Amino acid sequence: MIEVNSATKRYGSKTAVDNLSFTVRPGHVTGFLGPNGAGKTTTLRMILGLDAPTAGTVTVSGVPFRTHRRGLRHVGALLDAHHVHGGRSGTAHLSALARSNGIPLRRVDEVLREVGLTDVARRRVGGYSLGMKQRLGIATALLGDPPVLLFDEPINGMDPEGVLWVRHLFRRLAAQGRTVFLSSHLMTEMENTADELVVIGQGRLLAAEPLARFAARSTRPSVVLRSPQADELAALLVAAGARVEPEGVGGLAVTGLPANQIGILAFDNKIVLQELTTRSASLEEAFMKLTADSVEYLAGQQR
Ligand SMILES: Nc1ncnc2c1ncn2[C@@H]1O[C@H](COP(=O)(O)OP(=O)(O)OP(=O)(O)O)[C@@H](O)[C@H]1O
Repeated sequence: MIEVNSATKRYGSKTAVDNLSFTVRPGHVTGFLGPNGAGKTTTLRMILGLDAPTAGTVTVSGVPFRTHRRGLRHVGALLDAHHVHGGRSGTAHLSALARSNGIPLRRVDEVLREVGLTDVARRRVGGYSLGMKQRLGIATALLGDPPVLLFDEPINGMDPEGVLWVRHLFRRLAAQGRTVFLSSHLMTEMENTADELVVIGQGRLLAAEPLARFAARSTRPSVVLRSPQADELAALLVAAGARVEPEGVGGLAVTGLPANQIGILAFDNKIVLQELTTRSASLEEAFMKLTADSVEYLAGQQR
């Protein structure tokens, strides 16, 4: 479990993280979202003990990360995929880390197989593509078989096959009971990966809740229907208290009345329905709405 308690981080006059509190629980993939410059990397660095909070506390499994001996066995992290010596092979890089963290060397081959790099393991990392470097970074995070995993923009530079692979991997790691925390500035990356969300803007908490609740609270779900008697049905829907807008030929977008009640209303009035679809709120839309103020503010500051 990761616990951020009223954490603040200032760099001179710049407040990168501002009185931030949230908890990341095991058994879930939690997405950490915010526009560029929101403070995500700073928060991850505080979780890893690379930066000390100016105020507040950040703990992993109840204690500051630095307190853990042999860190890789407690927390695995991918912060910057380029942060590997290019002259070394993948195997040499992982073997050195295994030795310094007291991890059995057989784990090196295991994690290379897990991330699909076995065939290139003896080649210099300098020749790896960004996607391959990301895979090596994920292998590094997995090396110590840790209960807590952090990934900063892990999908960056991956091809569609890689993205699918990584999504399955994250879900599998969470299903094993681990704490999986992923940062991104793109909501679309989280839509099919995370089940919990922590959203920040300007270093402050904007939301911390399940993905489904996040989607539902920011935009009201609407129903789209199609009928040859659309005008007649529109009048009945308005009378029943719904808001109705035309949508294409013979189509209506309805807010304020669920699909089952619309179906009953149509049936009772002998109105033919050709389509009746609940349109779930777009996550992207909810995210943009929630973070709009912080983005505008930052743009106004001409960062
Ligand atoms: N070492 C530092 N010195 C001064 N300012 C910093 C430092 N590190 C980060 N900042 C500032 O703190 C703010 C938060 O940065 P951070 O990198 O944590 O954001 P982020 O959410 O990870 O952004 P991105 O999505 O662009 O990576 C930014 O305004 C950044 O310029």
